[in-house]
Amino acid sequence: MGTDLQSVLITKEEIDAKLAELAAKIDAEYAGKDLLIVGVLKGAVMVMADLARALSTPVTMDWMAVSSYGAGTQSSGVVRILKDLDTDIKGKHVLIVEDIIDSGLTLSWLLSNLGSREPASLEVCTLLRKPEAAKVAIDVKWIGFDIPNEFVVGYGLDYAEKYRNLPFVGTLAPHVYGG
Ligand SMILES: O=P(O)(O)OC[C@H]1O[C@H](OP(=O)(O)OP(=O)(O)O)[C@H](O)[C@@H]1O
Ligand code: HPA
Ligand SMILES: [Mg+2]
Repeated sequence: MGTDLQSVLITKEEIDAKLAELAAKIDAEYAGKDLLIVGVLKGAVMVMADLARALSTPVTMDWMAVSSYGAGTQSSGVVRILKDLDTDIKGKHVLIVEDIIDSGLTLSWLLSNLGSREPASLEVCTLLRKPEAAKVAIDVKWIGFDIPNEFVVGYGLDYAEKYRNLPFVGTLAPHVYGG
């Protein structure tokens, strides 16, 4: 595992099983509707790719890039749009796909930003959530795993842009980020 990782928190098999479970619920919810899934770059790339393939419902996909973490392990609270959606979401059923809800600041900002564009519906699916880290309350319809308040990497999640390609979610050894 190398010395930078402390432990494996969620295995690839656990992620696959959870995404299959979530996909079945999402299929049921959007049966007969046109669904646009919006991935939040870059962290949500893996979840989007695997969740989309687990869905039976035909979807269209779009991406938004926002960043609030920079190279650190704490949210700056300032959300910047690095890339906006390519499509107009007015009247569409939109599902935001996230890798993690930590402080909730990114998603809270995204929900009000996308909500103001008058979608037919707007929901959220996240692989991970840290309940103890929440700074704002957010209504999230689909959650994969609630995890402890520790900095995690892998499966899309980075520390200073590294570790995104790990197939599992792990915790980072404190010495890596000076903790
Ligand atoms: O709930 P919050 O405290 O706001 O944290 C969650 C957000 O932080 C991460 O993105 P980041 O800004 O690191 O960009 P990245 O996806 O490109 O890594 C993650 O992918 C979420 O979008
Ligand atoms: O725990 C985390 N790890 C990586 N990126 C993150 N962005 C918010 N929380 C995290
Ligand atoms: Mg990040």
